[in-house]
Amino acid sequence: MSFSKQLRQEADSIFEAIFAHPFVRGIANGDLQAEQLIHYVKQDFEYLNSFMQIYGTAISKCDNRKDMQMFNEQISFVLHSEIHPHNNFCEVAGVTYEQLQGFPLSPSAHHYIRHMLTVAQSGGIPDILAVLLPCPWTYAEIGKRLLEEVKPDSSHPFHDWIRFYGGGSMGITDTFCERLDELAESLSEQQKQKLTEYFLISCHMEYKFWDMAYTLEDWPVKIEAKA
Ligand SMILES: Cc1ncc(C[n+]2csc(CCO)c2C)c(N)n1
Repeated sequence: MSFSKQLRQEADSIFEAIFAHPFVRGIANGDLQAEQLIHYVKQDFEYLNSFMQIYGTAISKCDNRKDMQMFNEQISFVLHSEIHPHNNFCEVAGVTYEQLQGFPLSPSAHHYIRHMLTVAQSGGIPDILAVLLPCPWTYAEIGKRLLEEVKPDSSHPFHDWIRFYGGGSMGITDTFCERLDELAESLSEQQKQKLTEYFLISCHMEYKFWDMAYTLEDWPVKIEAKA
């Protein structure tokens, strides 16, 4: 079995928990509160900024043009395309996208971003692929499942979101898996164990990100801004 298939198998219970999460079920049923959508977009806007910066760190560690191009294309994708699902949530919540930008991170978004940053700064390309993979992989599978289950028409509030993630093929997930599998051939069992740990923590953090948005997670004590 390929290394990426092993990763998917080890994470299966986390993937199932994500599919069953009330926020994901809320996308399927068109049933989420405006505050939950707003909290998600505020946090995800910041998450995507960090994600692009991590791609930049990845590029600084590449030893060939093909890998540089792969990461560079993803920066463009996040900049220009990932705004569509965010706009869908903003329209349903009745707010503009610009109103939701520049907010501080909540605990789970903070934890997830710091996990990716630490691995990206200390590791090499295999480490970075392993820590980033759950992001495209869980969304591609959520999208595919919701598209098959809901078959949303244009009257469904989250029609655009479901089509965006479910409509494409596995795209970047397959590309990352193929590259990781190639690189994993020359890694020791101990190194692969470390990559597995990075991957599983990111899968857990994908779950926590949905949960953060659903429960409007915030820091336990509010610090008022000084006048
Ligand atoms: C918490 C969180 N996880 C995954 C995505 C989805 N996503 C973000 S960037 C990207 C493309 C990777 O190159 C994909 C699929 C998200 N928006 N927020």
